[in-house]
Amino acid sequence: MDSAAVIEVSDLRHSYSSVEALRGVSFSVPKGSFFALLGPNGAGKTTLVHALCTLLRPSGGNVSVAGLDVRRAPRAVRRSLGLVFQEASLDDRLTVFENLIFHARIYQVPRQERRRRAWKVLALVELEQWANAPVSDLSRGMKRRLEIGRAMLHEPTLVVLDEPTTGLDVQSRRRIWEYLERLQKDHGVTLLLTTHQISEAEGADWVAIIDQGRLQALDHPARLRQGIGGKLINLQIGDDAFRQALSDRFPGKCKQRDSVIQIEAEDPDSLLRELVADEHQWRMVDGLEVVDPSLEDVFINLTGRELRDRTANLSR
Ligand SMILES: Nc1ncnc2c1ncn2[C@@H]1O[C@H](COP(=O)(O)OP(=O)(O)OP(=O)(O)O)[C@@H](O)[C@H]1O
Repeated sequence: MDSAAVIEVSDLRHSYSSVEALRGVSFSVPKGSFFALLGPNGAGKTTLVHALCTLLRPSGGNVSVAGLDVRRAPRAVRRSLGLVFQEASLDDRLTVFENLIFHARIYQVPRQERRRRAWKVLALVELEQWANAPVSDLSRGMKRRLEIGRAMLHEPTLVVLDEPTTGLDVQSRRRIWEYLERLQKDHGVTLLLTTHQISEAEGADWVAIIDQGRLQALDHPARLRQGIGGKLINLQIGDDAFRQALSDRFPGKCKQRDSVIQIEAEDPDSLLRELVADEHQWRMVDGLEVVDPSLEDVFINLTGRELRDRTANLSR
């Protein structure tokens, strides 16, 4: 095993009867990094995370966490992990503080340490004033913060978050991101996050793109974007023949959706100058934008499909 890796996944496979959810996935997560697993619904992210967390016994392949094999040492693996899942998992009848103490007991945090650690994580996620409130009084975003704090109680080296911001408003999401950033930068915690939201993966150190149970790419987000090369020019053109002519002119560099054609251009300026110079062609262009490739574009490039629905909103 790579000694600097916290997670090693090798040829991981899993089937649910006839559904092949993971078809041989391999990667490693460097210690202290923020690693995002990006993929659409049904890509296999939750299955992978469950295998990592020992909640599921994979059909094949190997997974180790902090040097421990998940099959041979499941208890030790669980102790080295902090988990935050999509579904809320707090006890609504207990207070915020009681929830933390309960978790600390389950994770065998020494009795004399429990209260100190509970206050420490409450400070981390800025919920000290809520310590004695029943969890049912908290907003959704506050509950999620509490779950993140709770995941840190037993001082894990790795925190795994499965779509942690699902269902939260923009402001709550932003705060969650601040805390996660703090965990990584100030506490040296390795973060493994699954998401189908491009914006959440853009800030990661490493992005693994997963689709249909296979790893499609793994790199730094900037390098994934650079792989597309240059800029993307989106042209809204109602005339089918003109769109087709452009598509024929740039084979392998164009994608079409409805009346929008997207061209990958190493040198966008010269193409635009040429378009503007030809008055007849220019009149047929109803909208234009030049954008940097995003991880969404990387995903489309790799899979031929969109990660989420997009509506073209171009202006000329
Ligand atoms: N318990 C199950 N029984 C049968 N099929 C399952 C089960 N759990 C997941 N699947 C299937 O396995 C595939 C991968 O699902 P998984 O939940 O791992 O994907 P995901 O990327 O986490 O998606 P989501 O974001 O929707 O949770 C999908 O085709 C899904 O329908």
